[in-house]
Amino acid sequence: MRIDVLTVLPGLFDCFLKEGVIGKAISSGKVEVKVHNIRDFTTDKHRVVDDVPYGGGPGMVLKPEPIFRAYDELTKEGEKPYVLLTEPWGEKFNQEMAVELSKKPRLMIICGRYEGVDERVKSLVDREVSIGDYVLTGGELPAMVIMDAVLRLIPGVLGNLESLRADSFSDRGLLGYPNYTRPAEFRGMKVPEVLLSGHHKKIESWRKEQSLRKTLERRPEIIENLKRKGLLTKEELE
Ligand SMILES: N#Cc1ccccc1Cn1ccc2ccc(-c3cc(N)[nH]n3)cc21
Repeated sequence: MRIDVLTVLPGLFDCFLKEGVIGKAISSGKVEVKVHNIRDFTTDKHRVVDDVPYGGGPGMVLKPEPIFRAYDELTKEGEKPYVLLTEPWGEKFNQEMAVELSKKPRLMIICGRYEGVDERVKSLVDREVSIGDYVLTGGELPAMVIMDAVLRLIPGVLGNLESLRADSFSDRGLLGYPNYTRPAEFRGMKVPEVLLSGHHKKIESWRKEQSLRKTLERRPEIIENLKRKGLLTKEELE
């Protein structure tokens, strides 16, 4: 997968693209992520990317020209990207969308700043995406959240963990099961016996039950959604 990111603050992505699972996936060539400074697509000597809003009002708006120039330049060759625009009021990002986006060969993520992008930029956009009902200062953090959730799903990125997650609950949006590690007792709190039993079938069924129970308690709408889509097995429904 290739991802092109358009931003006026490219430096925000430096650590994200160097560290951890994402950094390894990029350095090993499993995925390609290119961050482009929208300012590099301006043509004036002051490299202006924003302007005051027509009709008045606070703040500035990202101009359309530099973004369109970047899009035209970056789409001259190769497959056309599926274009995302991060927005406070876009479609809510979730695991289902992450799975869908992970199957695209190429993404482009446009990161707004100030009061947002000129409305005409949305003629380039396939999906306006929000990571939550709160307003951040710009679209870069949402872009990193989306990339993190999507890239970890690319085959080979999670390495040997991947096979263990073949039937991963998280891919269906279910909440995770409790995790424990040594010691077996800590300040009077014991690890559940089943996890010490070495009985893999019992452990798997305990984890499945914990995940379903936690999801039903905290996010019942996820269970309803999976039921409606027929994505829960008979025993999971019991
Ligand atoms: N738009 C806007 C806006 C409007 C008013 C005040 C401040 C902003 C900041 N902003 C500019 C670009 C931009 C992109 C994405 C988010 C964003 C996403 C989620 N889920 N929360 N916030 C915010 C963004």
